[in-house]
Amino acid sequence: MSEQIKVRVEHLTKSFGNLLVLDDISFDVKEGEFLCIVGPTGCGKTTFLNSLTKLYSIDQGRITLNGEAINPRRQNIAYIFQEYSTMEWLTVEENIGYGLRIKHIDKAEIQRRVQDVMEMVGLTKYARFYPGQLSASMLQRVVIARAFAVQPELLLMDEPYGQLDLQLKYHLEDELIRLWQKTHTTVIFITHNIEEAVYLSDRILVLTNKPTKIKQSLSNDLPRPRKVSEPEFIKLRNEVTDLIKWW
Ligand SMILES: Nc1ncnc2c1ncn2[C@@H]1O[C@H](COP(=O)(O)OP(=O)(O)OP(=O)(O)O)[C@@H](O)[C@H]1O
Repeated sequence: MSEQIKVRVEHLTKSFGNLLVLDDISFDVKEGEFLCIVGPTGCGKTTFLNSLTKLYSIDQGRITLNGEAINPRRQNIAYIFQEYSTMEWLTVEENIGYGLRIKHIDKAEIQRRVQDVMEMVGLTKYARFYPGQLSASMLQRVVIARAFAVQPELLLMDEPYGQLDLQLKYHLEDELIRLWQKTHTTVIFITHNIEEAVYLSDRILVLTNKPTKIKQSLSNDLPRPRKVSEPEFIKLRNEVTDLIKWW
């Protein structure tokens, strides 16, 4: 991870009518950092992501990416949400190349990047398959491959594995970490799952209940690959859990 600031959130404030959701939130994300955000149900995690992506206008504050006001139309930002968002009428390779085609990237370059990323996630054999022919785990791989294919400046993930069974979730988390380590992408990952946050992150932001502030920022220097049964892992997991108990 570099020391350079990739994303800067300053005094972010957002309400819906009289309901103050995000209350003067400020933090930075460093280039190449894997930041997890955990918080109670309804505290505004999705509202925060929607503010980043400009789906929602914000009441006050400023969010920058590489020092410029964040703007998904001009900057290269990728998203992975809980719902599978593959396009049924396109093959696996067409799905993965979709984001590159809309950016009008050269055909040979698209092919190269799509091949590379399919190889990284083990999809090469399925290049010509359609989503309807794939298992849940394969579909998730298509989604993640498509996000990494655009070589995003910032990858936003909102509970992407919330609905999956545990074994598959562990598997996809390991795959995500491998891709992240290879590409040095900056990631903001939102989750309810404390263990998942400790497993994945370089740092964890714990949010309070509404009106939402940052309760604590914990850095996570546990060596990778991590083991959920190691004492240091359990210690950090308990530390985050204790912060949550006081809500
Ligand atoms: N478009 C909207 N209009 C009005 N209120 C909204 C809107 N979107 C969200 N809210 C309210 O803002 C608060 C935060 O919602 P948000 O979905 O961001 O929380 P969350 O932390 O992502 O929730 P969860 O943990 O359930 O995913 C909630 O009280 C919600 O009812």
